[in-house]
Amino acid sequence: MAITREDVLKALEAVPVDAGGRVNLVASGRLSEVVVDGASRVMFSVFVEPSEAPAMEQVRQAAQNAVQRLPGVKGVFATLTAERPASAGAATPQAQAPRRSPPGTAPKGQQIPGVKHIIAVASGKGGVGKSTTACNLALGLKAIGLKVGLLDADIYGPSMPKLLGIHGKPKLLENRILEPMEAYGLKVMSIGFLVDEEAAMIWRGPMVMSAITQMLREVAWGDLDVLVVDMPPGTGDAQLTMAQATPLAGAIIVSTPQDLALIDARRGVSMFKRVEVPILGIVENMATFICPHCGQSSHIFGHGGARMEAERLGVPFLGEVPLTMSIRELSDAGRPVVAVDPDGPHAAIYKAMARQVADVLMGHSGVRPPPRIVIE
Ligand SMILES: Nc1ncnc2c1ncn2[C@@H]1O[C@H](COP(=O)(O)OP(=O)(O)OP(=O)(O)O)[C@@H](O)[C@H]1O
Repeated sequence: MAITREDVLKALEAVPVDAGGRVNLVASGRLSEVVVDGASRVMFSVFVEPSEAPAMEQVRQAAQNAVQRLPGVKGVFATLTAERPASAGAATPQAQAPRRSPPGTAPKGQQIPGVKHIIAVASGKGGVGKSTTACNLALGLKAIGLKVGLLDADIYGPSMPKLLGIHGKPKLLENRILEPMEAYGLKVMSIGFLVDEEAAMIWRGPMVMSAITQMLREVAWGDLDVLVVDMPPGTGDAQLTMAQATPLAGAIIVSTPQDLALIDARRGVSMFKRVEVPILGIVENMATFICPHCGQSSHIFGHGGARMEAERLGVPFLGEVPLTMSIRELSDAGRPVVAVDPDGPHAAIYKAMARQVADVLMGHSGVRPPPRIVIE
């Protein structure tokens, strides 16, 4: 029999949150929405004040075990979160009032040990090629000699497993730490490895944040020069909170040349400025269409708009990527162009972008050049 939300709430009513066992998790007002997906997997968060997190870990575990024991449950994803939305505790009438920091005042996320720089690749709207850019830019950074990780935080449409042709699940190491997957020399983590897309789509804001925080901090990234984060598209609350909670060294905005996309890109720039994250630059994607038959170029969506917008906003312009069949075909086949055609014209564009970004991050000196082989 399929598991229902009511079954889960009943099981959670048996989990106490205080030492005396007088208050249960459901009655405590600390429980988020409970989501049960079509594959009988259950997801929920437990709200805590940041200082309570170590003590409340026991409660999280007890809650997870209680739900896991229910017949028919195929998996449980229970997290602690310090982010309390306006609707928190919908399961209980006695929920406490939400506590949110006004934008720009929340503490910046803590650094991740071993990771030198974290950069976000973002877009004002979906479908502009943000993930394709993030993936090839990460490979470009690797090609210039850096140790690079890629975090797919696009929880509503994780695309890195497909773009990099990664199958399987990450290994769970000790203390609930996940081992990142590897592809083309990049360390990669994506929510797409852990849950199916449908489940992620129905997550509420705090669950999204909590999952992203886990992917950022509970993954054995090791020593990295740069961690590239593929952000969820848009400039809403979720993106703002993420930009605020992640210790970002800078952000890259991807746009297509259409006016509407550029208006959204401008919103992206101002969102990062609001949370004091420097803009490393704007990328114009799908700028020029190169005909696969005759090689002629046409500016289907206009041309040069992102460069002008970057100038207007006083932020760097990182380059333009043409709309080509080969980029799309290779991406769809899990063979990113920078990895499979490293000396081709498209890889050259992404590598030039990577160099500009690395120069800013490392102040022109920190980039290790690739080894030179001299034949005498
Ligand atoms: N320069 C390009 N030339 C041809 N196709 C491209 C190019 N850039 C991206 N694409 C294709 O456009 C589609 C959308 O790209 P991508 O998934 O990278 O966008 P996105 O902005 O991350 O989208 P979402 O908002 O859905 O996450 C994909 O099919 C991709 O292969």
